[in-house]
Amino acid sequence: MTNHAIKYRLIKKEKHTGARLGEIITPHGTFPTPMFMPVGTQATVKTQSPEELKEIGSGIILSNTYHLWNRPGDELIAQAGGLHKFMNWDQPILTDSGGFQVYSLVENKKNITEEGVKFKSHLDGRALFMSPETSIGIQNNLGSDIMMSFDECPQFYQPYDYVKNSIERTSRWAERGLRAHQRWHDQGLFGIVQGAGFKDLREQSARDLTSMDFSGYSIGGLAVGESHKEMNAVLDYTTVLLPEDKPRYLMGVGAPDSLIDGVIRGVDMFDCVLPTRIARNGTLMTHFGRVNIKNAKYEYDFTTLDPMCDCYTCKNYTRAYLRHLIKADETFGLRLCSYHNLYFLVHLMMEVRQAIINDNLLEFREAFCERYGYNLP
Ligand SMILES: CNc1nc2cc3nc[nH]c(=O)c3cc2[nH]1
Ligand SMILES: [Zn+2]
Repeated sequence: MTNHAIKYRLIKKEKHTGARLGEIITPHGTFPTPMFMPVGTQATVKTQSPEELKEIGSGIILSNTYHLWNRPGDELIAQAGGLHKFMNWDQPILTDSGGFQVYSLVENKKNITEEGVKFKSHLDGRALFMSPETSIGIQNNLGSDIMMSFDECPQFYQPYDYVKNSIERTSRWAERGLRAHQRWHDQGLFGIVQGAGFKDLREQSARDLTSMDFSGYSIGGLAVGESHKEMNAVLDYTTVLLPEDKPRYLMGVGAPDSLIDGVIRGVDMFDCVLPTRIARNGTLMTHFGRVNIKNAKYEYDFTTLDPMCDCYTCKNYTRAYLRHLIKADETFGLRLCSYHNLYFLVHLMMEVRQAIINDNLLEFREAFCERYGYNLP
């Protein structure tokens, strides 16, 4: 049995759902779960400083192995003392394995072999190769607290036979990565469950991966274009297959309703570029639904963006000012809008954790979704 660098502590189960309150202990600190992780693809959460991220309450951030390997290079970051030092972030960091990124860069399927994946850099077209071993080595160089296994994320509607072959190779790749990992004493490693929307393949993938002693388990292959209903259906039968004493991480999920529905089905960790990506376009999440701040109706609106939000943006600026900045393509507007959207999701998870303590998560979901404007099934 490995003495894992990261540990999950289950604090309380919510009485009426599969939701759970916990905490994850890492070498760079402990964070409560359920937790939303801001995405810092290229060693920065776009427009936000580490101090602002801490003010927001971000307990952990995500960075991308593929991007940092490509530029500035994992060796450079290792020489800088690792990713924490390089980006001046002294709290937990999770890195994705690169699997998800490289698949969008592969020119044709024959470049995906048992050994690994051949593809061309999105920056300069040079030939690259990634395998379970190279992905682990890069993440060891980055020094992230939580690493991901190298996997294939099949499209949700791929044929059964393709997905079956893919998950079996992903399990073999996971084992190779587990063997190649050199730093169990200070870096955790998650296995990623695949299987698209096929229950038996999700069960097979979960059986394979939970037979290996990973530090935690990700649910991959979702948030790739399937419906909210289909995602929930997969979660209904997948999270229950994962060990209760280890973290469960749903990759790529960040819409408010999906976060709440994932928590209800036993998920502890989430990440998504959504909040910062849509913020840069002036699309803001508020307790009363989305606000597209560029809309003319906000031109003379001197009220706060979200009266139920106590973030820096909502306490100090008006909708008219935010609209002006975004229309004028002012960087400060990108910062204020990104700050609010991140604050909104991180604080949504704080409210969800409180609802787990109060055993009223379903009532919270109903009230939140009603006010936000979601049509609940
Ligand atoms: C934005 N949606 C999304 N981001 C993802 C990242 C992933 N990484 C590794 N493996 C995955 O299956 C995977 C799925 C994902 N879906
Ligand atoms: Zn706000």
